[in-house]
Amino acid sequence: MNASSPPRKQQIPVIVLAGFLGSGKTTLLNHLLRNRAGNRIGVIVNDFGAIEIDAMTVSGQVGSTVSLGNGCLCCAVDASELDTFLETLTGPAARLDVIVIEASGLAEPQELVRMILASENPHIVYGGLVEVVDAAEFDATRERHPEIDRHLAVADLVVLNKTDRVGHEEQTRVQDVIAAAAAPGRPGAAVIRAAYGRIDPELLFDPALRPDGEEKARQLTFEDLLRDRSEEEAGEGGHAHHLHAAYDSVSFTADVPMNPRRLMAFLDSRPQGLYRIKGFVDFGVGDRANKYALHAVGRFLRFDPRPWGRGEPRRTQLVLIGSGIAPDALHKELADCRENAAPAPDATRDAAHERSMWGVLRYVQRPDDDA
Ligand SMILES: Nc1nc2c(ncn2[C@@H]2O[C@H](COP(=O)(O)OP(=O)(O)OP(=O)(O)O)[C@@H](O)[C@H]2O)c(=O)[nH]1
Repeated sequence: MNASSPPRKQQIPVIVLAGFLGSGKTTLLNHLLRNRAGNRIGVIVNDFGAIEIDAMTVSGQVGSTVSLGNGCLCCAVDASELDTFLETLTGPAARLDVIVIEASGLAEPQELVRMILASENPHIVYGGLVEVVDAAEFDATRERHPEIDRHLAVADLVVLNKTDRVGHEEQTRVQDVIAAAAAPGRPGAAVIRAAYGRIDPELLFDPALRPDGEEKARQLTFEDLLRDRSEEEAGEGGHAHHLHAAYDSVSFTADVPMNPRRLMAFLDSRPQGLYRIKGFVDFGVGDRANKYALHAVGRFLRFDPRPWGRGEPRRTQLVLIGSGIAPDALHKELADCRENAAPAPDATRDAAHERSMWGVLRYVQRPDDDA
């Protein structure tokens, strides 16, 4: 993999929404559809019955073709069926910004993730695995389905749902069990508590900038992100406003490039409460041609290299959102990831810089990547 290979066209993130029967997946999906902040969301579900079709921007265009109807997606022997749906949803007419696939209650989400990663559809990019957990039924579900531990071990973000039904202490106990289910050597998934699936949609996708119907640049500018935050702080954020109340955010800007090794060390050890990171990174001589869009949901992390615009200032701009995080300390840690001095550009150094990008490039998904 070469740091200077050309970046891909914009791809649509595909998020897998998993969770056992009755945990609240559909409720969460409906919440996302109602609070989609101008985004066009495509969904693939087993059963359309409970989905609020009116809230779906794409219902008219793709019709029932997104419904699997005939049962469990993950039971399909090969990926061909999934690919057919993804093809419909990624067609130019649908103009989607994000696709959410609801894994059926008993399906193995890993299998679905593997199918997405193996998909030959060039328009999609895997966007992370979100597992919904019923806080009130956690022990009972786990007794009946011990495989839930396996799901929790691979989830990027766990939504601890139905917190209205259990007390704070019990929530914390369940959260500890979830953390303990992490695969050896891997940090536990980020856990976010919710009632009726009401998570901040921004944890999964960015609000759209354009009025509906127009083409938009999917990635927000740093100024937009800052404006969003300050509007919320001023109490003008509308519906999504109180969803943010429980979160801290850190805004970071640097005019000197980031050191790839140090930034990766920071990201690899990021705290569990950090649900979301977004923005752009300038790796300087690590890759002079591209800025790296950074997208993290829970422990899921992806870099997406894109060419710098003509005359665009080389700058790193990041927003981190989480709860129980120490914003000042995180800001300082990020500041410590900056390059100390601009090195002289000679051939040996270039090779060394390319090597230092390997840690970053592990998180760049290529169309030919497999699971
Ligand atoms: N009290 C309470 N009930 C909830 C919450 N979230 C969902 N429910 C209810 O739980 C039931 C199941 O929710 P669904 O969203 O249908 O769950 P699901 O995971 O999609 O279920 P399946 O499609 O059967 O796998 C519904 O009656 C919801 O209204 C919550 O946070 N608190």
